[in-house]
Amino acid sequence: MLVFPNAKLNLGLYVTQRRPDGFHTLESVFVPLPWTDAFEMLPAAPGHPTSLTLTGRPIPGDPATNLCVRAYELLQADFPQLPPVQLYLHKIVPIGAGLGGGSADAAFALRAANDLFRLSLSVETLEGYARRLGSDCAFFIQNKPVLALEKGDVFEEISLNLTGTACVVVYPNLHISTAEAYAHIVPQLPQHPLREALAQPMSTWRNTVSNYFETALTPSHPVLADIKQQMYDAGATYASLSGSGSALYGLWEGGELPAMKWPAEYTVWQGVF
Ligand SMILES: C[C@](O)(CO)[C@H](O)COP(=O)(O)OP(=O)(O)OC[C@H]1O[C@@H](n2ccc(N)nc2=O)[C@H](O)[C@@H]1O
Ligand SMILES: Nc1ncnc2c1ncn2[C@@H]1O[C@H](COP(=O)(O)OP(=O)(O)OP(=O)(O)O)[C@@H](O)[C@H]1O
Repeated sequence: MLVFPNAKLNLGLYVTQRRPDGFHTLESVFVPLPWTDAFEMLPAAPGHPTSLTLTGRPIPGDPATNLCVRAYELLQADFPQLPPVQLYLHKIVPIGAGLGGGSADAAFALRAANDLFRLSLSVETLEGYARRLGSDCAFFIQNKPVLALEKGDVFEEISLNLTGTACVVVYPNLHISTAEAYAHIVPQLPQHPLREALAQPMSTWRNTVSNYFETALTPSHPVLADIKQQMYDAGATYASLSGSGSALYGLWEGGELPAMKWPAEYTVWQGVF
C-alpha cells in the first residue's frame, strides 16, 4: 500500500498555558499542505522481520525508532495478528521545520495498517493511537482544516476555504527542535481569538493572527523576519512561521504565484490550494 503523507501549516499559533505534565495547551488552526513524503507498507517476505528502508532527505536518529515504525509497533502490541512488514519511506518534507512531517508519517502508517490489514478501526481509535506518538499526529488522521486545542490533539470544526490561494513555503535550512522552541515561550491568551480573526478577510490577518514561536525565535534567528518581509514585499496577503519553525509560508489570495528567488540551500515548495 502506497500513501503520500502530507505536511501541515499552522494558521495562528498561541501557546496559552503550561500544563503540569510539561506540555503546553495551544490554540491553532491546522491546514493540510499538499507537500508530501512517499510511504509504502507491504507484508514482509516469509521469515523476515519488520524493516524500514529510508531514502531522500536524511532523518536523524535510529531507523528502528522512526515514527512510522513506532506507529506500526503500537498497533502490533494490541493486534498480535499483524505480521512483520516491509516499510519504505522516501523523505521529502523538511525535518525540524514546523511542518509536522514526522507526525504525518506516523499517522499515515496507522491508516495504512488499518486499511491493509482490514482492522476496521474508527477515526476516534486511530486518533487515540496517534496521540500516543506525538501531539501533531492526531490531526493527520482526518487531515482536514481544524481548530486545534489542548496539546494540539483535540479538534473543533472550522470553516476555512483556501481554494485558489497561492502558497509558498520556505525552509531556510535551519533545524529548530520543537522541545527547544517551546522552552522559549511565555504562555498567554491571544489578543484576538483565532476563530473570529480567521473569519475576517485574509487581508486583516496580518494585524490579528500571529504565531508566538515566531515572536520568540526571531531575535535569535533574524533570517525568519527577512524571509517574511520578502514575502510581504512580493505582495503576500499573509505570511507567518509554521508551527515551531523554521519554515515560513506566504499566502497570495489572488492565486498567482510570485516570482521570488531564494538561496540555493533553502528548500521551497509552492502551489495553489
Ligand atoms: C509546534 C507544533 O507543531 C504546533 O502544531 C506542535 O505543538 C508540536 O507537536 P509535536 O512535534 O508532535 O510535539 P511532540 O512530539 O508531542 O512533543 C515534542 C516536545 O514539544 C513540547 N510540546 C509539544 C506539544 C505541546 N502541546 N506542548 C509542548 O510543550 C514538549 O516539550 C515535547 O517534549
Ligand atoms: N518519519 C520521520 N520524519 C521526520 N522525523 C522523524 C521521523 N521519525 C522520527 N523522527 C524524529 O523526529 C525529529 C523531528 O521532530 P521535530 O518535532 O523537531 O520536527 P518536525 O516534525 O519537523 O516539527 P513539527 O512536528 O513541530 O512540525 C527528527 O529529529 C527525527 O529524529
